[in-house]
Amino acid sequence: ILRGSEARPHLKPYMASLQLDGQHVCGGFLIAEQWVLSAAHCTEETDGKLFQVLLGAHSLTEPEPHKRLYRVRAQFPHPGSNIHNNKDDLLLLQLEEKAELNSDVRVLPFQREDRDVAADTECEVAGWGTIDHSGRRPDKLQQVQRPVISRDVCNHRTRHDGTVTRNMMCTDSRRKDTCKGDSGGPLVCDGVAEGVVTAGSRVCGNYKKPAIYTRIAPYAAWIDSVMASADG
Ligand SMILES: NCc1cccc(Nc2n[nH]c3ncnc(Nc4cccc(O)c4)c23)c1
Repeated sequence: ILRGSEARPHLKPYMASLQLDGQHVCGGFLIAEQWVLSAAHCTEETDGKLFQVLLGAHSLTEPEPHKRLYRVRAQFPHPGSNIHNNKDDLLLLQLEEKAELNSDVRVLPFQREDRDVAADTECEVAGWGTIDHSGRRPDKLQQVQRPVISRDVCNHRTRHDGTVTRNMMCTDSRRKDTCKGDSGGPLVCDGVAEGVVTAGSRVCGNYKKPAIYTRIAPYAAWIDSVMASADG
């Protein structure tokens, strides 16, 4: 998160850090006791290794009362996701066991009604992604509030030039923005997860490249079917 601020500790108890060998790779969030939603692109440089999921954390390194690392039983990238574009950029992770819910570990409801969030709506995004252009990484969860911008503005020739589909949404990226390592985290508007951070053009903090999110509502049926079909 560029030019955000440290989140109030454990006030986003749904936040997950997807890790490989103890290193934060991507964000994610708890959508059910045994399920985390993130972005399919996060599996690009993992050469088949499964993530571990850190829940209940504010600091990535300090001991905290309800911080716990969960193993992943299975990962389900959306079948339409691919490395060439941002389409269907969703990843479902089934934890080895149900997460122990408490004050620091909580499920976040996601939007099921397929209707655009109005432009200018202020939404919040959080993550342990890079906090400056030199790629410095924070130890503590960062957050930033961003206004939604209309798909028409986001698709303007000088912005994302028609690549933003109805299954995506955008927020203004002037100065304050998402960046490397924030992918997979939730865009939360009025307490409901409306989108999942996708890297898009990978540019951070440039108003000409608004932040892009995969809208969740269009994928509610896919999410429900994967959760229902997987064992356990
Ligand atoms: N703002 C959109 C957004 C959301 C999520 C991730 C991203 N960026 C990135 N996702 N993956 C990446 N791998 C390498 N570099 C990256 N961006 C980068 C890094 C240093 C300086 C800078 O200006 C931009 C990204 C960008």
